[in-house]
Amino acid sequence: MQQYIIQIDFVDCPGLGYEIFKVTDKNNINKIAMEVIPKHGMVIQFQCAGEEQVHSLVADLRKIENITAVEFRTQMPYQEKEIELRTILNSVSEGVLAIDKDGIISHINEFACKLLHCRLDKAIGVKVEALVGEDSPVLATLQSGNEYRLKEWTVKRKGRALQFLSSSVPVKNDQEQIIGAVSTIQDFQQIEKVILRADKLQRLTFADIVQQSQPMAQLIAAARAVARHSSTILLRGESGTGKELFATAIHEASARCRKPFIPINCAALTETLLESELFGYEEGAFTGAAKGGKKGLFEQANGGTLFLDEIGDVSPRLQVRLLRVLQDGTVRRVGGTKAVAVDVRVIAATHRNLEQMIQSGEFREDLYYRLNVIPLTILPLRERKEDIPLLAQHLIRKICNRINKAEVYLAKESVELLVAQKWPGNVRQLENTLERLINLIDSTEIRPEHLWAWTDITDNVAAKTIGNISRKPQTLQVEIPLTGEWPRLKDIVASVEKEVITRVLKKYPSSRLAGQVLGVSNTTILNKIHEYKI
Ligand SMILES: Nc1ncnc2c1ncn2[C@@H]1O[C@H](COP(=O)(O)OP(=O)(O)OP(=O)(O)O)[C@@H](O)[C@H]1O
Repeated sequence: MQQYIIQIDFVDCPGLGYEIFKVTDKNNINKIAMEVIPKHGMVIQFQCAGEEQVHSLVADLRKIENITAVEFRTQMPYQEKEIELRTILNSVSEGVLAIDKDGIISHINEFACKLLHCRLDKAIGVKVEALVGEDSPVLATLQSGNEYRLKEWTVKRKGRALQFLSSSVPVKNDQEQIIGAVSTIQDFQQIEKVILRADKLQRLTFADIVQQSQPMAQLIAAARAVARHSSTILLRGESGTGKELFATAIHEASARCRKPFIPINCAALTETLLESELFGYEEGAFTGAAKGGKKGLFEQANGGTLFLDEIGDVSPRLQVRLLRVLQDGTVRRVGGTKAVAVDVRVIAATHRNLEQMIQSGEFREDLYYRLNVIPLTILPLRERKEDIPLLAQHLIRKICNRINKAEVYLAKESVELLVAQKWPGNVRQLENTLERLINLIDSTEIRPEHLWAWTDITDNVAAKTIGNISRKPQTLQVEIPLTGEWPRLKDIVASVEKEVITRVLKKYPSSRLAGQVLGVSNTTILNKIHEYKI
């Protein structure tokens, strides 16, 4: 028996399926698989005795009215989709592992197979615990629904302990039910590459720090003055105020500017990873340690600057190790005994209250004094509102350049609205807000109604400062008839839902836009339109 696949294209009409099956039965073929291409055709995989029988089948099918073509194929559509998906997964330079709702591995790419020392055909269809043990982040995500970012994960394989960083997200259906989980897996060496790549990014200078306020002008002057020397600097300020920008500018204005500037976020890595990144390790220091050992960032930054972001998040044990480097200018690799001299300027940064952390015993006082040689504090954006107009237009230009869009401008009232906000996430939040707006609006001017619609900008703040801008309605009133019995809660919720969606659709007459406004998918809006006959 030979196997064949044919694709039957047709103009959809009632009874056509029946006609096709009559012909396939008449020709006595053995169907193996079938796929419908909605409104367009059907693909059948079958077995039969030989060529003659196939030609008779095709000839009979072609005689059926409304069938426009019958062609042979080499694969079923689902097989082509599988190949496409596999190619996408294998083009990623990280391991990818996906499981279904029962914890069975549904997809795994070649990279993950390499990292986990397994074969693709042996992994697919297997329970994830059987391959990587019970405590994988992907299984934890499936069970808890929580996302994980860069979680440290050790897998025991063939008597060896393999160490990875893994991030995972749940896969949810339209009803928000968890139907699986996907994980990405990285190893130590990859992380190192990412860190080193950061050093090659475009360096920013003091000229890139946009400001109009007196306190910022003074701070820049002070930072310029201290940049020339090698003293340790402690940058203080809330998240997103520009600490890293200052650190880069200081390095660029220093005599060390031709040597490396290496930033590292101490809060983003686990204690052991941070230790091996900062201090390096000797060969055989731990399972998974690279052959020949590895230089730490202190050694790599020799002659340059190491930016230790989120220094307040460093563990007590690593605080001791950092203190030693700052005191005697030498580092000792993990698993090593030799002290290596390094010439590195340290710029540390934190948004945390280190003085309070000293009181509570979380931060070492001696390390604090070593770091706090030159303290520079960046004020939160809400305390230097004069900076906002110029900064906002600067950020708009930067974003438009990056996404290749003609520069957009802020209407005067929009500037006033931006100035009136508290910006707890500071410049980064302002930048993200503007980026979202620039992506969503078509107009060349950002007007207040765009800010109302697409941002978290609040009415009450604006109301105090601006009197003449039309505001969002404060309340939504829905009439629920109360004649006798209470309606069912489900019906009350449905009335509110219908009213809200109707109103939003009036202002944003597309299911995609309405979905974005209400934070649901396009499909949810379409289903609701259908359900409530809006
Ligand atoms: N005065 C400024 N002029 C221009 N851009 C700025 C200014 N301040 C901050 N930015 C931009 O805002 C963003 C956030 O800044 P940065 O990452 O330096 O903040 P941070 O204080 O280090 O944040 P975190 O504490 O969260 O690490 C960056 O894109 C930065 O370039």
